[in-house]
Amino acid sequence: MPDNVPARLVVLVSGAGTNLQALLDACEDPAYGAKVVAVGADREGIEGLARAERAGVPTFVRKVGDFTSREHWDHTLTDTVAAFEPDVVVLAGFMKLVGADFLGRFENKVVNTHPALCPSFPGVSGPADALEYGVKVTGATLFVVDAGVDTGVIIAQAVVPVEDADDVESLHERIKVAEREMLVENVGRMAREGISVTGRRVRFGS
Ligand SMILES: Nc1nc2c(c(=O)[nH]1)N[C@@H](CN(C=O)c1ccc(C(=O)N[C@@H](CCC(=O)O)C(=O)O)cc1)CN2
Ligand SMILES: NCC(=O)N[C@@H]1O[C@H](COP(=O)([O-])[O-])[C@@H](O)[C@H]1O
Repeated sequence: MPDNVPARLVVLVSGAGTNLQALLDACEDPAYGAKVVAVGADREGIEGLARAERAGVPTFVRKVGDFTSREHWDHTLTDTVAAFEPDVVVLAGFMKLVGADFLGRFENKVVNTHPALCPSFPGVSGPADALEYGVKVTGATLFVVDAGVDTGVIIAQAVVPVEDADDVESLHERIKVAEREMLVENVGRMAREGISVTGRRVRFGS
């Protein structure tokens, strides 16, 4: 990406959008090197979309149930995101698996933040699964999305302790504080430096 042109981020969300908000806030600084050009969701009425609207960022919703097949949804989502010409697509609490069309169109450009230390505790209940297992540390992982569930090559991880008094909510909140910092720092580096992927090793710089 050229030095003086901010990288174009499309962010997909399904819920509260606190990770999106952290990115929107970081993008206020021109030195960050990125701007959020669109926010998409798989459902209406969520705070993540409201955050985008308040920031003046275009939004779109593509619901799986409105399409004749999962493949049709994936294809339409791909076309919609592509129209915004993203340099990086950030899945930030996006609770849908993206498919072959999407991953083929944005190869090595789609990243997801997951609230556990991959490869442990993949899926939709990372904090609950970590608590149930009894691990003493957990955290968050930023990775390049592939066709599996939370199996992509790892860009960054942040570690947090599990406290004796934790329930799922308190643990997830502690993870989310570390997750937002990790996301902002590493998406910024991707925007400014790019990444190169060799096998499962990811390095900044192209
Ligand atoms: N191809 C990929 N897509 C996504 C990944 C990924 O690793 N590969 N990560 C997810 C986020 N994720 C957890 O980290 C995750 C999200 C959703 C699901 C899931 O089974 N979703 C169901 C619907 C559930 C719902 O709507 O609440 C579905 O997709 O039908 C598993 C893991 C982002 N996408
Ligand atoms: N499997 C996906 C998953 O669990 N994603 C998690 O949902 C939260 C969304 O928070 P936010 O909407 O406030 O950014 C984040 O902790 C994210 O990692």
